[in-house]
Amino acid sequence: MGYTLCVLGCGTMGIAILSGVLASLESRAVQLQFSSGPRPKPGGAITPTASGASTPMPTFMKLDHEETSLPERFIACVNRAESARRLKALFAAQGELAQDVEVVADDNLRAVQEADVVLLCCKPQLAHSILHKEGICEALEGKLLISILAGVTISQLTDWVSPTTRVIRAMPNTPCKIREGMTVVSTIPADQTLDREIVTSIFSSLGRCRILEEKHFDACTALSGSGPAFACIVLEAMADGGVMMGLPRAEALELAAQSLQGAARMALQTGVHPAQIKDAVTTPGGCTIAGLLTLEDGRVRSTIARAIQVATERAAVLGQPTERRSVDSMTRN
Ligand SMILES: NC(=O)C1=CN([C@@H]2O[C@H](COP(=O)(O)OP(=O)(O)OC[C@H]3O[C@@H](n4cnc5c(N)ncnc54)[C@H](OP(=O)(O)O)[C@@H]3O)[C@@H](O)[C@H]2O)C=CC1
Ligand SMILES: O=C(O)[C@@H]1CCC=N1
Repeated sequence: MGYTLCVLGCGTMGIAILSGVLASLESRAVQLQFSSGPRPKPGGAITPTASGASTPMPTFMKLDHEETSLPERFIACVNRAESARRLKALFAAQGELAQDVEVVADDNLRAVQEADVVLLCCKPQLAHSILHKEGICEALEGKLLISILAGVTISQLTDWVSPTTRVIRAMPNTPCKIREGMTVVSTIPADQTLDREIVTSIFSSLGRCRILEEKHFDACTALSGSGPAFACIVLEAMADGGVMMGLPRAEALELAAQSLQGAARMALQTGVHPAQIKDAVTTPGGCTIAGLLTLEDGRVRSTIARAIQVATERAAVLGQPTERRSVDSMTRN
């Protein structure tokens, strides 16, 4: 039996994660359907062949704990009825599995009670009040709570829930929606084997997933959490340059996006340093060096690096008491 996953606060990121998980489960189901090779014995990762040799297990076959580390029922919680209507329509238009997602507005308690794993995806400033609603703390007892909130620490979350609730932080980004995400997960205690499988199977199905100590989370929030927004500024600016020089807008965007994607993939797949990739493009006396010098005149490197610094500093205060008070006062007016 798989587990029930509740997305508590299913907005931009909740939708991105849920859509990616559902797409991944659907493609896994298709792979299983078309697989004709031998199945592993229960609990065994290696399948002995008739000759006695061992063959590596294909990735779609069952891992230890897989029965319990995959979600099979989904509940998405929002605040407003209007958001619930929009979410239902969105999931209805996705694949077969998405149509079974239960969308609830203003009924967090029932959703948390029925869930085994809760993915907290609300705004950082709202977490305290959502977790303090009557019955929520009890409903979370003995369960796994995964928080993707910027700035809210494990220590804060642990104080707000029962001592038996296991809290893990994750910092994903919006490309999880198309399974090209980058997620950082906080270190998981060695005895929480099943929790580790649950968390890594969710986020590695949505792109890359890396485990890092919580002390790095504000920097990760700025670099990969906010990263898609920063990358889109570069993307838009490059496309604008193309448009300025007469290219049609759609083609300018395509050329810019594919060039950024190609360069990023070269760095990731080959491990070659970005400076080497840049130098290989730069013909002496050519047009690339002319453009690069203009970028350097505009201090583009330090501006981008400082943006990560400032965003990290800002991430660190999100969800802290002063921030919560300012949201309370905004919602009162
Ligand atoms: N956006 C991003 O790129 C990233 C965001 N994050 C983190 O993810 C979290 C969510 O961000 P994002 O998805 O952008 O935010 P959104 O505003 O898009 O989503 C928040 C969701 O919470 C719901 N909500 C509000 N109040 C309640 C409540 N009382 N009970 C249940 N649900 C409620 C909202 O419902 P309704 O619409 O009805 O109000 C909405 O669906 C934040 O903590 C952020 O720090 C992390 C990484 C990247
Ligand atoms: O801007 C924010 O606060 C959130 C966290 C990372 C991306 N978006």
